[in-house]
Amino acid sequence: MELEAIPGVGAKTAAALRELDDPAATVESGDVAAIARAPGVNEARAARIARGAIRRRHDDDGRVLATDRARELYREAIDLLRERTVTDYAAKRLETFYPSASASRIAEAQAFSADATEREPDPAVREALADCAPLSDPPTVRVRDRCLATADAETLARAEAEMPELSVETVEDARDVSELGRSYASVIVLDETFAGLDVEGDVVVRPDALETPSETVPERLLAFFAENRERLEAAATVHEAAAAAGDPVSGGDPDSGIDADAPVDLDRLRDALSRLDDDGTIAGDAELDRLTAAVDDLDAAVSTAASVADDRLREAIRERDVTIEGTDFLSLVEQGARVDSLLDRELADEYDEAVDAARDHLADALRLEPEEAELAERVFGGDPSFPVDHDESAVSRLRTELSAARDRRAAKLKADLASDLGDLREPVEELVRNALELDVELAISRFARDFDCTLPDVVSPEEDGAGGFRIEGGRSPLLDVDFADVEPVDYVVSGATLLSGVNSGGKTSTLDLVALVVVLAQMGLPVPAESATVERFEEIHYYAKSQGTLDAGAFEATLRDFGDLVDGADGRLVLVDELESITEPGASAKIIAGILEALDDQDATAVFVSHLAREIRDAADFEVAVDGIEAAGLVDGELRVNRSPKKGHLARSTPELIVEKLADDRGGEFYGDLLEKF
Ligand SMILES: Nc1ncnc2c1ncn2[C@@H]1O[C@H](COP(=O)(O)OP(=O)(O)OP(=O)(O)O)[C@@H](O)[C@H]1O
Repeated sequence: MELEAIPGVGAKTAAALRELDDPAATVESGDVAAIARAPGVNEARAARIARGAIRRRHDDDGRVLATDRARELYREAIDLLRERTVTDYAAKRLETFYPSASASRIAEAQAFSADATEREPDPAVREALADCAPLSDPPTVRVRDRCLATADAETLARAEAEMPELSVETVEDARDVSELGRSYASVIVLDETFAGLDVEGDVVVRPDALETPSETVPERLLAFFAENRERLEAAATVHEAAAAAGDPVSGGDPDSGIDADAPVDLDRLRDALSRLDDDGTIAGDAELDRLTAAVDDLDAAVSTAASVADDRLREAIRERDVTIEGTDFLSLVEQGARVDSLLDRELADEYDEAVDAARDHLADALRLEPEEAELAERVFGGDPSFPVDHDESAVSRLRTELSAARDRRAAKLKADLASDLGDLREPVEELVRNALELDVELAISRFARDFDCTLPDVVSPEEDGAGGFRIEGGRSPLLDVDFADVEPVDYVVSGATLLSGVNSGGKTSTLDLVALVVVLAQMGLPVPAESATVERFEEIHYYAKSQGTLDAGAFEATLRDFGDLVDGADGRLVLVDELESITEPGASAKIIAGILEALDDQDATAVFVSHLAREIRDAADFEVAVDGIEAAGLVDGELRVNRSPKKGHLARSTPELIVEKLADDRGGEFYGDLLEKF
């Protein structure tokens, strides 16, 4: 796939996307987190790219949201869903849902929603999701004791690109390789031509080393798993919690075992993670811990062991009477001999015991194995001295031996663990992605449950005859009252209609409800209604109430907007709130009548909220449909409203209702005459 063919992807973004492992498949997958791994692509941008790929797949280049208010309602719908996510991923991923005019896109999203709403939101799953996040790539680890070697310039360039963790050295012959063997703990030669090479040290010829990164640089895998430990554990817990709640992540068979539907063996994953330290080194291996501690504590242990010997010897000397003949004494003094040699002569046994104590201490303190202890013995036991001397070169040999054993052990454990983790590398991507996608599904499910939603029928007017919308029991979650107190609204419109009604009767709220239901329906999401059927509109034009009379210039601009709007209006939904306020009432009525007429001619669906319904009807040259939100009357000075617009009914206005009430209550000519004027 040409990445640039995706709407919104230019050459620069395409270049960034090409850095991904499988750019086309990743972009198509809609996996926002995976797309966001491309350099310089954040999650919001990734969501736009994923949306672009969806549009392209469905050949869907239309823009359904045609006005600011329509776009605002879309944002409000998205926000209602986003509030129900736990992870940032799901919040971003929801942005890939957009109102579409493509039947296949709507069907695809509806299929997703249908499965999602089957899900039972479970508190344990929600809790586990809190620590879930997309996997991230750790910074490159530098491995300094291993190098790659090659004689070939091309292989060199490839090795440098593919194994940034290792130094890549140029070699010409066996001598060069052998030299490298002295500077690095291990050398991997990449050229076949060196096969059979016999040089000292840990040098291997492995022409396939670049193809097997988990063997060549196990550190890479280990760093990846160490970096992502918490996310992996959280994703594993999500799978378990979901399965335990009887609603497994990938919809598998809930009876087939707790982690039956996880793409990895979760126990194996946890076991592997427990063998890994946060810095990507090996954890929990007693032998490695022993060797590491032995190297680290060596100097301190030698010095304590020497003190142990000194104490012993001091004690022994203190308790002994040393008799020395005058001639011996004289000869000692004449030879300039040190008192130390007395130790040899007079205290040989005590000295040996002290040295043994030092050796024992050293072996115990460092928990040395028998062969290592043999080396350690050489640290003490040279010429007698007080304080007891130690042999620095023996310490150094012991250190070299212990370090080498430690490194061998670590390398083996790393290789073993990397080989275990290697099999898990791909499946854990799925493990985490499934957990995060579950959050998207649960957000939709919660939304549907919180607002008593249903999946609407989105129909094509050509196939299904009547266009427009039918909403039954619609309850807007956008009202300024608690959702529990929202009264259900039934409303059906086909063609262009006026919506009249008392002040604060719910006209604007009805327009909002219609817009929200249509936007959600065309996003392929459930809508807050008992049932709904909506035409698959090409465009939604929603105009909010304007703030007062416009000056001549603004009025002209608005009129031009409507001129464009009525041009080719077929397939459009037009919702307009009190357009009359843009100019003086007489002119407004004529203008609205004209716009309605043009829209009606073209089979657009339109609802114009207006207090001038009567005047507009009078000004129109055609039979304008008028619906009304009726007040059942005034009760204790408060309007009682039937929120569902009544078809073909011009609702009485609030002033009319009040005059009527006064005429009833007080009687008299004045109120009666006034009432007649309505
Ligand atoms: N379906 C409903 N259920 C409960 N309350 C509602 C409903 N519809 C509207 N309301 C309440 O009525 C108030 C007024 O609604 P709205 O602004 O839609 O009326 P309006 O007819 O457009 O008023 P105006 O003629 O003054 O523009 C809302 O703020 C809300 O509190």
